[in-house]
Amino acid sequence: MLTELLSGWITHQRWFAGKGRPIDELHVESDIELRPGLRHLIISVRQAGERDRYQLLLGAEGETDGRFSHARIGEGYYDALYDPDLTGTLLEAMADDRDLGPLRFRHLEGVEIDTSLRSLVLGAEQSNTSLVYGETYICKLFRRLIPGVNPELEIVTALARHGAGHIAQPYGWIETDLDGEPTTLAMTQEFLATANDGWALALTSVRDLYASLEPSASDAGGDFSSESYRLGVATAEVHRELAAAFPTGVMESQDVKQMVEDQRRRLAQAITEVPDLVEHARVVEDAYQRVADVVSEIPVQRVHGDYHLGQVMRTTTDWVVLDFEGEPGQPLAERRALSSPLRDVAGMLRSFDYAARHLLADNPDAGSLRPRAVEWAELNRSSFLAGYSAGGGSLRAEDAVLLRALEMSKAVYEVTYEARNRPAWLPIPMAAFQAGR
Ligand SMILES: Nc1ncnc2c1ncn2[C@@H]1O[C@H](COP(=O)(O)OP(=O)(O)O)[C@@H](O)[C@H]1O
Ligand SMILES: O=P(O)(O)O[C@H]1O[C@H](CO)[C@@H](O[C@H]2O[C@H](CO)[C@@H](O)[C@H](O)[C@H]2O)[C@H](O)[C@H]1O
Repeated sequence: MLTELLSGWITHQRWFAGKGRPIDELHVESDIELRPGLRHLIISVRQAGERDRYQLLLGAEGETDGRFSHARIGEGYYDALYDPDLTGTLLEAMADDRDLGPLRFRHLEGVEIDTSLRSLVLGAEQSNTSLVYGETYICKLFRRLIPGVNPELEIVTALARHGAGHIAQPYGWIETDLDGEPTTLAMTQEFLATANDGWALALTSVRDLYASLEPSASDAGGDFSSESYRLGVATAEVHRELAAAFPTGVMESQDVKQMVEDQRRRLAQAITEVPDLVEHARVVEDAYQRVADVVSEIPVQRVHGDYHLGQVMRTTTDWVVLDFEGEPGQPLAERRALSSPLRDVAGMLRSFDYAARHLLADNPDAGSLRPRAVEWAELNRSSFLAGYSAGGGSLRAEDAVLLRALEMSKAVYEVTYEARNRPAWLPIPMAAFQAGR
């Protein structure tokens, strides 16, 4: 039976969020034929009293001669995202604005979609699955479905309508209604075929510095600081465009205090998950208390929300920002809430620290290289901030208190993220709390 096959298969998928817990019940909530041999399924999975929904494209093995054995779900079925003969249907349906049962396929007004392109599943699959069509489009299918419009789609379509730069052009999306709310199932954007992601570029620079005999980070071959500066400029421009495309506001003193309370609660929660964090609680608390004491108002707007070097790509001409989805795992309302743009600035500052330190983790020369790591991080952090100011980003002297607290808050988030996902990397955010990093 299909539901039994799916129960056995889903627990082995990287994007399945409920690993390690038995499935109490799985049923197919929606089953729509997109074309002969291709069905779109939304399945509901109940585990320990909680329910999650996932989507998949189901192919019928029929005449496929075992070509999709690597994507097999079970007797008679496979994951059709791996079948380029079938995935063209998604592009065609978006290009035609088709309604197929409860599924709505849409494209952005004024764009043309080339429906002849064939797809490949992008290797870097994580919590979602992306298809790259030719070298032109990337279509990201959200695997675990959260009712509501995905913030990434909401933001890039609004920015594109305002003619903003620094984003990958959106082309189309797929949606349906879940719990009465329009819900994004997938979105298609320009694929930046020749771009490199910021994390990879930064690591190349850090490696060059470690290998170099030059005495300082700015003299070594792979200096990254001019890129950090340009990234700062681009970040300020994206913030300005977000402020123009969405409402803005001011967080008043009462709400600032509430925000500080929320951060304290998050810290306490993180300590229950990672008890070693308690050693640094004082430092974090002090940073939060300073905000409560001296910050009375904070300008707020829509922001990226999970800004780091892996979310920015360098094309031949400039930096492009991806993945405006906020922190994964946070409720949608929180990810869409107005916030200080300094939150993104703090996220990127943390990322420079990550890039500098992560190569030290299993390096026998770590001790002697640490000062170079600190130097690299400081140089690139300050270049980024200089670029952010030069690009028109607001960075007043009094913002230092808020920026410090936001960096501490991000590091607390990273501690739980690493403990859950990559325990070997836990020392990286832990180092953020030490004086004289
Ligand atoms: N528009 C794009 N052009 C080229 N590569 C992209 C694009 N969007 C995403 N990628 C690649 O896919 C990776 C993961 O994308 P992302 O949207 O961050 O997925 P996730 O939400 O699963 O983290 C990125 O680091 C980048 O390498
Ligand atoms: O990219 P995602 O939206 O999935 O973000 C999550 O995963 C990130 C790691 O891939 C994580 O980022 C942390 O590690 C990065 C290096 O891999 C580093 O550049 C970031 O500064 C650091 O926060 C991110 O926090 C998490 O939400």
